[in-house]
Amino acid sequence: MDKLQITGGRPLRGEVEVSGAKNAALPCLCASLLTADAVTLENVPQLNDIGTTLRLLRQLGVKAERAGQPGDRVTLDATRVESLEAPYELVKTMRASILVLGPLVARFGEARVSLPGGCAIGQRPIDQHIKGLAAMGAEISIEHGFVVARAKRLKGATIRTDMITVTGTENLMMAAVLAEGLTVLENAAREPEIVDLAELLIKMGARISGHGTDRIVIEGVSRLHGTTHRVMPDRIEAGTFLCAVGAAGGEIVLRNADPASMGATLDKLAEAGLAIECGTDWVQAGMSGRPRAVGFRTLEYPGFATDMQAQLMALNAIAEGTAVITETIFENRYMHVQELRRLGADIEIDGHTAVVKGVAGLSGATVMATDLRASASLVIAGLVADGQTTIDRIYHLDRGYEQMERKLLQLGADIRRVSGSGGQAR
Ligand SMILES: CC(=O)N[C@H]1[C@@H](OP(=O)(O)OP(=O)(O)OC[C@H]2O[C@@H](n3ccc(=O)[nH]c3=O)[C@H](O)[C@@H]2O)O[C@H](CO)[C@@H](O)[C@@H]1O
Ligand SMILES: C=C(OP(=O)(O)O)C(=O)O
Repeated sequence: MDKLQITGGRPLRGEVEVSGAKNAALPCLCASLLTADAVTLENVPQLNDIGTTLRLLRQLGVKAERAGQPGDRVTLDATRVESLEAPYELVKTMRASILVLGPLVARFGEARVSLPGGCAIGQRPIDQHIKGLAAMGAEISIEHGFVVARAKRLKGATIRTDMITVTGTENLMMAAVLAEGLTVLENAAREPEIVDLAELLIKMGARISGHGTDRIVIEGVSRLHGTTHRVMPDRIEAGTFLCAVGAAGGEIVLRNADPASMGATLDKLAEAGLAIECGTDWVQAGMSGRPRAVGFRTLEYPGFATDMQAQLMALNAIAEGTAVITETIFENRYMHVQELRRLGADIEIDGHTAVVKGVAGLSGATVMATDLRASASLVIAGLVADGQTTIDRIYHLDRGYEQMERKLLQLGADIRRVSGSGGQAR
């Protein structure tokens, strides 16, 4: 298993390219199942989760090829789908595999997807995906660990989910585009990645309005066609680099960014003392001295993203003052706290709330990554900590960050990947 070794204390300076968004690319890849024509996606990041999705789609019979420089273009051809089953081996490594459920049942009338189960950050049930498909006329059963959905043709329906769910909204939107009649998704998620997916579907011939609001209206069509779509920039990766410069100091410019989708993060970082300037596709951020502590609650978009909670906590760990953080989306998303404490952070947890008393400095140690954003918070802490920090189990990081250590090296960090097999830097 690979590890990261970081020697902290260097400010970050320079420019870095933001990659395409993991959480937009995943549903867009699955949307290719909705048509027999070729769909080409650009700005697809090279991540383990993308590799897993491509493996899953190929297993279903989709032809998927990467091209372009640096391989960020993926062409998908779902003319000959031979299997309607997403197996446990793939679903267990990536919960987003559930996103094939809606497209498969909509186009082929049947899907079998292994139940994803819980993960480190929470239980993460899929009851709302199931409830929505059932409202559209699908017969749903749980058989041998699989959710099985069958419907000759889905029928439009008005669906109000019990809570706001991102992949739930995406699954139901993809199901509804080929359903008969009108579907209204009430209490829909408003995340920018939903808008990105809706824009792809519209280019494929879908009739969708209201995406980006909590009421999405979809008029089903009988077939969709191929298209080309550029995946939006990753707002969470971009926010992670901003937290890194906020903690380590220095000045960086993010290229190929989408600041319009980053409002809550940019506001909080400005409150913490970063000097931030934005254009349409770039963000410049500088920090000198210690950041100020900033409290926040995680919320659905346009609130502060749960996927940024761990990274802003790492910044708070070395800030001046005390920050109160409340996680409202997932019940167990504080796994990074005990590892940050190993680096000297002063953090107390009480239920969903974390109280972070900023300390003047952290000290390097060996820590373990427990999930994707927890890993990113440890990288940020390692960039500030005195001496060497070794982060174990960074396969979590590789799920969602494209070449993070190369990008940080480019910004002047002292960081290297050590491969599990023999201690070689890569
Ligand atoms: C691939 C992807 O896009 N992942 C993102 C997506 O995950 P994901 O779509 O899985 O997260 P949801 O928005 O569905 O989850 C929100 C909350 O609703 C609950 N819930 C959800 C569905 C359901 O059927 N029943 C239910 O109880 C979840 O357990 C959670 O507590 O949104 C999360 C919240 O912004 C992000 O952290 C993830 O990075
Ligand atoms: C939780 C995340 O992803 P996933 O939903 O794929 O687990 C994330 O991107 O932070």
